[in-house]
Amino acid sequence: MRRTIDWNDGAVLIIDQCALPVEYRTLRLRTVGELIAAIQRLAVRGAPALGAAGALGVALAARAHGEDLDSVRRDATALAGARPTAVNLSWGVERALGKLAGGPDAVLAEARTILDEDERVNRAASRLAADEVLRRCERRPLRLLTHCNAGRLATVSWGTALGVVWHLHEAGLVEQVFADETRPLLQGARLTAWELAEAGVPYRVLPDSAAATAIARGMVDCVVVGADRIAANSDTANKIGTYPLALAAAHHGIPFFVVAPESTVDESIPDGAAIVVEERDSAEVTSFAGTRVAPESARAFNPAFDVTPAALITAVVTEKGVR
Ligand SMILES: CSC[C@@H](O)[C@@H](O)C(=O)COP(=O)(O)O
Repeated sequence: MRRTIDWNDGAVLIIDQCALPVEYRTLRLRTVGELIAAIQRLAVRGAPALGAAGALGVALAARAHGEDLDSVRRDATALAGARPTAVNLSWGVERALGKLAGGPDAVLAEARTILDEDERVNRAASRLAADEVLRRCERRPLRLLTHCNAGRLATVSWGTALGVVWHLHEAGLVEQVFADETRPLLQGARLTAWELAEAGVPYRVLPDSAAATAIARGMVDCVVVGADRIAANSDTANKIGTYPLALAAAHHGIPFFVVAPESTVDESIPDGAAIVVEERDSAEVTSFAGTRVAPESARAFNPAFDVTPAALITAVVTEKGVR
């Protein structure tokens, strides 16, 4: 399957990201309920992929409910609320809902347009970001550090932060990518490492807690990450652990880049203080690979995202340019 998420014969088809890298399998989601469950357990994840999921979910709802538009809107509200931080999810839902008056076929056509646009805008944003990396980093070939997964699995295809790596790798300019493992759900160790291996890019996985040490030792030329929501002032929400990377990068004087499609920019909020950060189940922290590692009484603090202040970001790059 070339795309992470697609429409196939009346259903939403996804690569099951909970199974990777042990098993590559696809899932057919036939109802909005199945899609919401897949979003919440992160079988489909990453802000741009969630935008596509939101739009395709409205297409499912429109087909299921026909002329009962209130039921379609109820499903759309549930979809948009499935995860609160990535603005792309509600953006995709709203775009598809905007075509509701045209009937189910018009809604599906809009969802398909979003899928087609995704690769184009992410290629463009990551091309511009790669140029910015080359402008601001002297060393060749480059050693880049990334966090979570902002690759093709986080988008319909291609990727954002990893899209930068693909462009630079095509030009023979990547020495190595450091992939933070990304506690607690290991999107870096499981998904980014899988993508880098598939693409033949040299990489090392490191614990999130080793990233500042790698930067301090001069092993990293720049940090490149994706985003879940970018406020009007460019404060940026991304996977928990991004903010400490920005602090370490600033302290040691290396550039810190955020790469995202324009659909991740939320001009309606002035700054990061207004971003709602999803809190997830304690068990994700108190267990590891299904085995409890903390005492039964342990409760966890498990925010899924953090907010990096704009002052710590060298450049936020979208398909429209550097913000
Ligand atoms: C191009 S993806 C950008 C972000 O969505 C990504 O970095 C991220 O934080 C994903 O978090 P996740 O919880 O795995 O959905």
